[in-house]
Amino acid sequence: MTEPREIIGRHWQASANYLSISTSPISTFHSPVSSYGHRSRADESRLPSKQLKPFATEDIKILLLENINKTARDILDKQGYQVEFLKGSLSEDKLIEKIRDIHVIGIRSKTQLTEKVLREAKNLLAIGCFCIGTNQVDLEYARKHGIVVFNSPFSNSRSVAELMIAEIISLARQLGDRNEELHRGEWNKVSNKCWEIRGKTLGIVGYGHIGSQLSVLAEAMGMSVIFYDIIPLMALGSAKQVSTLTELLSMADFVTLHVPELPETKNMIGKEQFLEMKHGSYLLNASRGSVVDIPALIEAMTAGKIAGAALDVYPNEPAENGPHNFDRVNTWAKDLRGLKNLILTPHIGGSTEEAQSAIGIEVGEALTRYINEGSTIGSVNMPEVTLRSISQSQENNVRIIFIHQNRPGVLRQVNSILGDHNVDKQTSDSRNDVAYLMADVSDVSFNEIKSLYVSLETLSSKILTRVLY
Ligand SMILES: NC(=O)c1ccc[n+]([C@@H]2O[C@H](COP(=O)([O-])OP(=O)(O)OC[C@H]3O[C@@H](n4cnc5c(N)ncnc54)[C@H](O)[C@@H]3O)[C@@H](O)[C@H]2O)c1
Ligand SMILES: O=C(O)[C@H](O)COP(=O)(O)O
Repeated sequence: MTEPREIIGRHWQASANYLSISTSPISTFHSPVSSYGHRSRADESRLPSKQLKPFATEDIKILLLENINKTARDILDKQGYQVEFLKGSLSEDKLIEKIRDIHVIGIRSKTQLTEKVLREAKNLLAIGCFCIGTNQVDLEYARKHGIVVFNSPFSNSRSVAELMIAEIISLARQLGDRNEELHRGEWNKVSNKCWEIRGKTLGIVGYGHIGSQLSVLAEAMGMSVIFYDIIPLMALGSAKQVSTLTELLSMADFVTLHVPELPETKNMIGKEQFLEMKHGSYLLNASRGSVVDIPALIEAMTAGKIAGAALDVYPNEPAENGPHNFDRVNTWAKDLRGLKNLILTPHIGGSTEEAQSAIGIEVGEALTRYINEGSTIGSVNMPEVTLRSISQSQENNVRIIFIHQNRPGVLRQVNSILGDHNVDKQTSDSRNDVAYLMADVSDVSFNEIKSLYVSLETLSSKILTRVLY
């Protein structure tokens, strides 16, 4: 005899269906025991955790796009979820069609989860961005609709920083051109305008995870490092923070961009900024394609102002690998490709075995913890909330997750619904207009679970109710 494990829903109809589903929980995921700052009571912490599970795990449908690493697929498969894996991204139409049916979607930087797409995502619980950037997701819409978004904030930072070092040397020595010439059979031994990087100044724009890693590596190669950031930050090694972008541009031999995509960073480097850069300097961009005005770069390189550039990201990137795809989506692609000492890479800054495997594990586990236990630790759009695990001895305990509008009186209403039971533990936090409440309630019979769920669903502040048991 098996039993259902979760009631969930934005709509009662959906949850009624889930109620009728049977499952035998597979306990391959080990719940974190009291590992998030809450000291457990001594008696409970010594007991094994009860394996909370959502409704029949085989009914959790997960769509993984953009060739997400096998480490993630293995973690999710082991839980018994239905995992569909696709190598590429999907067009908006196809995405809308697919997203209606699924509970979790895993993406990388390419897939655009706009409001238009998310409006169709009636069953979606969580989004896993298996990358650093989350600019491709409408985080605001997701939060307001109880969809929790996770990412991997620094697992590929080192890979990007190392690529930047390789590119700085390659640009200084015109390696791309020499390589391409000799592939064509042309011997071109030159030293004119080829430089060591020792003693040159690297200007880092955005001194976060990647910028600061790069700072350390560049100093080890004998470079002087300056950086510009909107917040005052501790400079590593002998690096120095400058107070304006203009100051940085006028001092740096190499300018490298590591800012997020934001309205303020759109075309942050354009015609005016190229004029401010040193004659014969170099530009590197591995942040987001919107940060550099590409036609202005083409102009500055054609005029000889900029001696070389390395681009890893573009305003429009193809949905999948293949010949001619780059030219198809970018009108200026042909002009760009014609330039000398220009390194073009297809958004591979974070594409190493180490980074992708680590990201797969980090985001895969965060998604599993959220699906099975309701923990939002690591979320980028919701308050981070967790509770210590329910122990196996607490057989009739249920975990309530109530995502609701953040307004006065809601906690009172929730607690009056839970009030006939013993609320063993409870926590709640808010982010702007949305609040996330978790409560573990003891001695709840199977029939009472349904009535708790239905009562919470009637509250006008409700965004999403989940009951795990
Ligand atoms: N090419 C790739 O494969 C690849 C891989 C990883 C990340 N990225 C991109 O690189 C970006 C940076 O990554 P990170 O992990 O270092 O991010 P981060 O959040 O750790 O650091 C970003 C830094 O930029 C600063 N910043 C924000 N707005 C700014 C502005 N207007 N002017 C100056 N500084 C500003 C922030 O204060 C922060 O210190 C990501 O947002 C992502 O878009 C690309
Ligand atoms: O945001 C990121 O982490 C990078 O841009 C890498 O994105 P990707 O996983 O799509 O290569």
